[in-house]
Amino acid sequence: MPMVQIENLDIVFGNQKLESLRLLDKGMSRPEILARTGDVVGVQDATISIEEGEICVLMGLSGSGKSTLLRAINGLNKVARGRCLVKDGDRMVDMAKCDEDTLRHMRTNRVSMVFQSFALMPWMTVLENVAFGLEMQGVGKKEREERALKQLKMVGLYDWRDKKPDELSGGMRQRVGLARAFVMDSDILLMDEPFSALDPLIRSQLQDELIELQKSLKKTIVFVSHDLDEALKIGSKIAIMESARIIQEDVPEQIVLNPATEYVEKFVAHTNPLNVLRGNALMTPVAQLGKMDNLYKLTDHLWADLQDGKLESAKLYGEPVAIARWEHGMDIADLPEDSVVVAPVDISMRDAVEIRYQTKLSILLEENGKCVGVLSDHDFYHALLGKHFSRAS
Ligand SMILES: Nc1ncnc2c1ncn2[C@@H]1O[C@H](COP(=O)(O)OP(=O)(O)OP(=O)(O)O)[C@@H](O)[C@H]1O
Repeated sequence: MPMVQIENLDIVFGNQKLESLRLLDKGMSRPEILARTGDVVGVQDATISIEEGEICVLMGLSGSGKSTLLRAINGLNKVARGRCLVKDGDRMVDMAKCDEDTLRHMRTNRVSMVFQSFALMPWMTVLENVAFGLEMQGVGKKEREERALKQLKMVGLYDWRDKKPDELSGGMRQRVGLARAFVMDSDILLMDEPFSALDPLIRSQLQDELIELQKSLKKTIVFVSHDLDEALKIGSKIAIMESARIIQEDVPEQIVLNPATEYVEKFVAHTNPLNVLRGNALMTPVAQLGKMDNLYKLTDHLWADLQDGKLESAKLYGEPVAIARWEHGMDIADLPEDSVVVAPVDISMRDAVEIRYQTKLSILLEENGKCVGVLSDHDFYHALLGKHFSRAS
């Protein structure tokens, strides 16, 4: 059972919803509907399912409907049509239709919202701010302080517990906001551009912290961002929105490799592929290499002897070179210089570039005990210039 299941959801802001829906069904565009009825289509026909433990990033330009869709998940936006189901134990509650008591129950126990400006209470200490939501839930003082302190330790602010928010830097305040969201222990966290007001270094640090925290907390997170690099870094799934619609929903690598439309392609062209692409998407397959008997041409002067897919030896300018093996988690700095490295086919582009930098020679990629491709500089340049998706399409 998914944690969130959104089905054919339409959200319309204005007074002529029925007429606007009718025009939507006739195929009219958002600007046309605005001109005809004065209504703004916030979300159109959104369908998406979010599984437990997933970080789903809603990504798109300003005004594309990300926040509107996010806010539907905790019932903050009135739904014109469709369903917005959220898991509650072993049932699914439709946030668009449930009564006030159910809504309150869902917001207290299941879904928490984290805003961009974390809206900390300036008169309360850091500890009191983190514990505040628990107080609202009726949790006793001792327990709420224990839980709040635990979260403050997790975000590295334990020593700041007695300070007031205005004694903290912006990045620290965001962290307090994170701790306050995590302490609630809701299954689902809705995060609306929580890091966008921060400078790039702190922002990147908090993204790393969120990824680290998520490894142990395993919440279901729906995260709004207008930055594809951020989405690719933290998302296990990305839904790209344009003009109120979800136009592509996929895992990060597929968004980069197969952008569905020109709009997505434009985002992708400006991203850094190092953290996203993997060897299998980058490599030149062995079958496409030049060949003489069992010798395969890796570069003009580097040849590899592959016997039944296994690397037996390699020669550079006719002289034998060392062969090394790299597995995930191994220290790249330990690899010998001037060696041909055999690595798993799902190696990240970042690791592959680092290996290339360290060993100076091509990398062979292996799958099920057989070499299936080679990574040369040309493959890296291809990806860095954003040309990889045109090859895949
Ligand atoms: N409460 C509201 N009343 C009227 N229109 C609204 C309301 N909330 C959002 N909208 C409209 O719905 C559309 C989508 O807005 P939304 O805030 O969801 O976009 P967004 O993708 O989150 O943008 P941003 O990145 O700028 O926050 C916009 O045209 C906006 O003007």
